Amino acid sequence: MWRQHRYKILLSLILLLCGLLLALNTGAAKHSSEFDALDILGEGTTLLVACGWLGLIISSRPAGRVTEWLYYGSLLLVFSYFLDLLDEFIRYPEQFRLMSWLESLPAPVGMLVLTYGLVGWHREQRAINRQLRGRELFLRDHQLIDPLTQLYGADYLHAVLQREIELHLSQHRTLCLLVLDIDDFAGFNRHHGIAAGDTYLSRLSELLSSQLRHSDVICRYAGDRFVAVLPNTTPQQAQIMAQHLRQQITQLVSAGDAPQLTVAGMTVQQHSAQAALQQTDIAIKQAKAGSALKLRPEL
Ligand SMILES: Nc1nc2c(ncn2[C@@H]2O[C@H](COP(=O)(O)OP(=O)(O)OP(=O)(O)O)[C@@H](O)[C@H]2O)c(=O)[nH]1
Repeated sequence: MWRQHRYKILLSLILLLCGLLLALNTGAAKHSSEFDALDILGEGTTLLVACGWLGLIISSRPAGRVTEWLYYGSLLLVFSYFLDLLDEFIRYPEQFRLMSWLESLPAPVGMLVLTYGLVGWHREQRAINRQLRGRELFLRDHQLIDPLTQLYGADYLHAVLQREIELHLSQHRTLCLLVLDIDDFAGFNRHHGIAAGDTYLSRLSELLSSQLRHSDVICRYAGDRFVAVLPNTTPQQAQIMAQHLRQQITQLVSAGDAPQLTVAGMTVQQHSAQAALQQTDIAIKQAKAGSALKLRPEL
């Protein structure tokens, strides 16, 4: 955070230095008997608090218009309070009014600028809250996570796929899906028991989540079927990803007496999630009719 605000920090230091040099050039040091401890304490504390505001703004805010208003408003306050404090140690000639202007004017202007920044911050926060609330409702609406595999379930897949389809259609980009279905999982359950089947499902899910990109969404579409949504992905890229998954799954399968998987890929050409998901059923059936782990050429 501090790095992106380094020019502002430099500017602040230059401004304060200019104020100090101007004060030293135009005024004369007061005798210590003229110091007013209470004034120094009050004005010093105010200056420290205003400097604290500057620090907080820099350390917590990203660069942007609202941050600029907040920062420069606070800087004007700091400048004003700084000169106010110097005033306790330096006496200026009576006829020299500039210092008293510089002491008093920046504070109200700074207050106005800071207030404008705070209004912007308030608006910004409301927009963020709206977005977060929308996302939270979205997540709550869809019984999201499957407890066994910790993957998103079918409802979420449907919702996310619909959103991606609309997005990709409007941006003329390519959206692909990978469908993975365990072969004869019923037989595996019969031979090894449901618990072994559950273990396999969760190991497979971990593998799938770890092998896909951050932008991809992998869901447990049905008991032994998974669908990966691959945004902004060309069929060629999806093909490579499918091959990669295929290798990883082969290792998992050969490590133990685990069932094979069929992988089918498809480019989404449908305008609705429902139609696209129906197509995944056809794609996986066709892939199963061929050899296991074979990708459909329609990708
Ligand atoms: N262990 C376990 N088994 C499950 C779970 N969910 C579904 N299954 C089993 O998965 C099997 C799916 O059966 P089918 O749809 O016939 O699929 P399949 O046996 O893999 O046959 P094909 O897909 O045609 O190769 C059923 O026996 C379900 O009981 C689960 O959470 N845990």
